[in-house]
Amino acid sequence: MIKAGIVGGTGYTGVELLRLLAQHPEVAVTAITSRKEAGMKVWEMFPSLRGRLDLAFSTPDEAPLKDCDVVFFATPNGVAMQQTRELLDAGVKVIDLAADFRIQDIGVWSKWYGMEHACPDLVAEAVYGLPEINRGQVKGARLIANPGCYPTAVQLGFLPLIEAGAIDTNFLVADCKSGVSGAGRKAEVHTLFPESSDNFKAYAVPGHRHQPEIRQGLARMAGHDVNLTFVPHLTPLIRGIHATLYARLTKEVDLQALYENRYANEYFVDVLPAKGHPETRSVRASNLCRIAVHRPQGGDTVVVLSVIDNLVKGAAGQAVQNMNILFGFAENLGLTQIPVSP
Ligand SMILES: NC(=O)C1=CN([C@@H]2O[C@H](COP(=O)(O)OP(=O)(O)OC[C@H]3O[C@@H](n4cnc5c(N)ncnc54)[C@H](OP(=O)(O)O)[C@@H]3O)[C@@H](O)[C@H]2O)C=CC1
Ligand SMILES: CC(=O)N[C@@H](CCC(=O)OP(=O)(O)O)C(=O)O
Repeated sequence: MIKAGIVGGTGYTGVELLRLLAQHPEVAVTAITSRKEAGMKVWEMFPSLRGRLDLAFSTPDEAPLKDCDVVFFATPNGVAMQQTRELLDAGVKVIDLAADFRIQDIGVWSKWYGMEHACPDLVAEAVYGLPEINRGQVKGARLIANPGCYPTAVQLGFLPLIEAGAIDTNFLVADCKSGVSGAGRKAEVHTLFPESSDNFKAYAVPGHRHQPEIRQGLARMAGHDVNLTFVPHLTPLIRGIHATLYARLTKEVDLQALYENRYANEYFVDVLPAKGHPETRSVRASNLCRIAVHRPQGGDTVVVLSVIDNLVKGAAGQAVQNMNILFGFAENLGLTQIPVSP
């Protein structure tokens, strides 16, 4: 058994971590923080966990984080970078669900996140935790930058095409839709029920902070810089991301075989049969990414459909997948849930 701590246990990704870790046979959650709800039992806030976790929230200062084997940060951007060094020095592995360690270029990070970075040396050390691309590096890491939700769906969708050198990487389009839980649990007008239900809109078209993260990942796959247009939309779902990706083919390939072969050994990526249309409902509450690849009218445009649950493969589930790799557990341990449908 390993001991796990969660900083930011009252947010949507925090409670999703709790749901997954409470079912994990090799993990005991021993520390969970909230500044606002310190002292409250976890089940009082999240009744779904009653009987599964007899722990109360503590303030970050009082929680026994240094006694843990691994600490997850499920906090707003800029929090993990203040506390990670101390934990690493105490021998604790750190998995950050926020973006503090995702972007290697500190100038780019500061521009998009609007703050100075507290520890650029740790950014250089951090491993971007998208196991389908770099599980070998994850294995030996102390510090994992857990990818963003949109970046997970988009990178897994483009990966086979870019690795095969089959598309023009100067013109990539990612048209993405997210459920409202992607915005977190904090109160904001645009996520109120009357604002976000029965409504659909794009946002951040001039620029979104996930664009540089996705671009960095796609450039690593390609071995050179790429051009990407990324347009996120808010859709009246609670959970789920649907990414529709467009690219121009530059050589003849059997697209279906390319995707099936690339993901043949990936437990968490399911390539649908030809002509498939994955639904967000088909991955709900699971760590799966389901993908379909199309070539409409036999033209030179390839269309990839990639769906995930933003709170699971897009956040907490991927974090647990990374934890499993870090500690030498089977990669799918505690992550074999069948999606909830309807
Ligand atoms: N929601 C999603 O789909 C995804 C989210 N992420 C990222 O994961 C992180 C968490 O997201 P989410 O769960 O949605 O966020 P929430 O807003 O729902 O929750 C944030 C949590 O962090 C705690 N917190 C806030 N400020 C601080 C602080 N300064 N120090 C310590 N704890 C703090 C809050 O509790 P309290 O204030 O009581 O301490 C709360 O528990 C974010 O960085 C987000 O960008 C990544 C992928 C997907
Ligand atoms: C619907 C919605 O608002 N989604 C969030 C992205 C999700 C998130 O929390 O961002 P990270 O993955 O970088 O942590 C947004 O667009 O800001």
